[in-house]
Amino acid sequence: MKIVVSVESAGVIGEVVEYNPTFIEVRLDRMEGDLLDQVRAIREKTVIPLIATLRSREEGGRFVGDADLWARIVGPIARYVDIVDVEARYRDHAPFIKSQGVQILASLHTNEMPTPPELGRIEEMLRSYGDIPKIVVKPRTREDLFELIQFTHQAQKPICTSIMGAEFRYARAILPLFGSEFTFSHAGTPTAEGQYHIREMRQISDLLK
Ligand SMILES: O=C1C[C@@](O)(C(=O)O)C[C@@H](O)[C@@H]1O
Repeated sequence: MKIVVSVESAGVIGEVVEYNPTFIEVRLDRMEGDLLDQVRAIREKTVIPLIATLRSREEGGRFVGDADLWARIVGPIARYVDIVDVEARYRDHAPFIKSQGVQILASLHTNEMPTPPELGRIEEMLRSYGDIPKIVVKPRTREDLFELIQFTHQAQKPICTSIMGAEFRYARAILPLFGSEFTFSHAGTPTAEGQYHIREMRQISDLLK
């Protein structure tokens, strides 16, 4: 199970690395001060692969700005990370970001539960500009969750699927068992409702092996 730990400051890296995450996600939209300096500082502190995410307010984050501003912020940071999360609304800038030598995690977050055909269309759209599609949805019922698990199992790989909210938080440990590339966790400050601490997710992962 590839465990991503989301962080919002360079100060927690020393604590985070002890849990040996597969990736560290740097949530740029939740950070203060000079973002480039902080990403450089994180890069100097660890060799663990980094994901840079500047999450829009529309998709659950705190960034408020147009796609050009998003690119001006993320562009200089890309060379210091391994993967950049690019929401569909910013996809026009994906070629420029990719030219920095990183993989694109093409993401879409919705408070809805798309039907299986809709999930397939979202996947196709995300793959049109990204290396790994990430689809985060909000199941309302166990049947919704069954459909998401089946979609994940049957989808082309790599793919990342996850859920919003606390009701079905256990799906964060189940979806990777059916092919989701990553599961996201926290190291003290959740960046989304329902996240487990990386210590917990590591324990779950070890128990489910
Ligand atoms: O897209 C995701 C998933 C996430 O929202 C979660 O639900 O754990 C956490 C975000 O930091 C990350 O960019």
